[in-house]
Amino acid sequence: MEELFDLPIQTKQRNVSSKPFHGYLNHNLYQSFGINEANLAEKVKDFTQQLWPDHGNQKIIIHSPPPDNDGDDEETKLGLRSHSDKNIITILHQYQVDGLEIKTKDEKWFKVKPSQHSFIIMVGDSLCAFLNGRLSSPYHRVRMTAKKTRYSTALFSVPKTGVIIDSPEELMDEEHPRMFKPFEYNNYRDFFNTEAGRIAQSTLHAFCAL
Ligand SMILES: O=C(O)CCC(=O)C(=O)O
Ligand SMILES: [Fe+2]
Repeated sequence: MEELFDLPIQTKQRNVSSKPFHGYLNHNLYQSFGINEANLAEKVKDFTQQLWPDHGNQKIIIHSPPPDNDGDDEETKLGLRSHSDKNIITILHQYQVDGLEIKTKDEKWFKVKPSQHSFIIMVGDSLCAFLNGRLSSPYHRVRMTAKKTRYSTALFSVPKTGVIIDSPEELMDEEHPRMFKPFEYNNYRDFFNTEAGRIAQSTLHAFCAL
């Protein structure tokens, strides 16, 4: 992991994608790489070949450098701003350094302290919409409190292009009326990439709530 993030910036920038948020990203407090269709060994190999043309198998993803001061300024501690994931399901692993926080329905943040041998499975907005809101997609953020570099790896499952996310009738009744208009994932992701999508309190509700 360290070897990956220590590569020269020009090498890291070889990880490009035509899709938003899918290539190498470098923000103040974090850097990330993306592998599209990471379930396919071939795609992972392409990624490693881009970065290390002469040898194989290393994997990714998110890296937050330590906060650069000891102050209590919340902004400087935020490695990743509060958001819900837009995809179906996220499988997340954080290494030695904690930082992930999840917001409860009553708006309280709690620190996730997974063992190094476990994964966090998180519901994304697309699954929330498909399930007519029966499971919600939690807001989460990364807050850096230790003076250590933090690494995490995430696998985001994403609907295939053209698939319409449409909640089945079985999940609707008088107590649970239809909550969301059917939508195609790429249109939702593109909406999130607009000003209106980014500033919305809930991107999902702004995009397709009924
Ligand atoms: O680094 C983490 O633990 C969280 C990453 C995350 O929430 C994301 O990339 O959507
Ligand atoms: Fe996330």
